[in-house]
Amino acid sequence: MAPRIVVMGVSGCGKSRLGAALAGATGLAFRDADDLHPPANIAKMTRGEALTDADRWPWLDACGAALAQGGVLACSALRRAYRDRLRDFAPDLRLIYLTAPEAEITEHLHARQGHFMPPALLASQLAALEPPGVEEHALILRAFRPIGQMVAKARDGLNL
Ligand SMILES: Nc1ncnc2c1ncn2[C@@H]1O[C@H](COP(=O)(O)OP(=O)(O)OP(=O)(O)O)[C@@H](O)[C@H]1O
Ligand SMILES: O=C(O)[C@H](O)[C@@H](O)[C@H](O)[C@H](O)CO
Repeated sequence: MAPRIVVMGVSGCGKSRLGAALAGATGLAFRDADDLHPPANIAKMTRGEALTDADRWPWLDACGAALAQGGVLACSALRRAYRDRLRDFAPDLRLIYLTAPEAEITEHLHARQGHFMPPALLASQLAALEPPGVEEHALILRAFRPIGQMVAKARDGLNL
């Protein structure tokens, strides 16, 4: 079975960028959790409203089903309970957690083109965030470093 890897963190921290690059380098499949939201969730975020737990559970089930097939999933997975829901589908999942100062994430969110997520929702993402506990054995990577270096660290840290 292919490894099951979740790249997690708040909106705009570079999950999709790293996830796609890591999958490309390793030959693993890549899925973006942004593509698994029901249209109502996308509409809500586009309006500038943060999702609730109730909005997220069905989406997390879709994410878990995708992850179960193996490969790399870029998914915010902000709260411990959300990650535990993913573990119901993929008990062996491995986490990469991307971190950066808020100001730097904001800069990247403002520079990003053609994405539904308004930069103003970053505060709610940070409020919801429960960083992984030590027992989750996450590989913590500094976001927005040269992508080749980040992929190398991820491969090294996860033995890929
Ligand atoms: N390592 C990096 N070097 C340079 N730019 C980066 C890097 N990582 C991400 N970016 C840029 O920062 C922006 C946010 O990255 P990305 O869309 O991958 O974040 P995300 O966490 O997937 O966001 P969301 O959860 O909102 O989909 C993009 O414009 C992306 O190109
Ligand atoms: O849990 C959430 O609030 C959402 O999943 C968001 O994190 C978005 O999917 C994404 O990050 C937006 O770009």
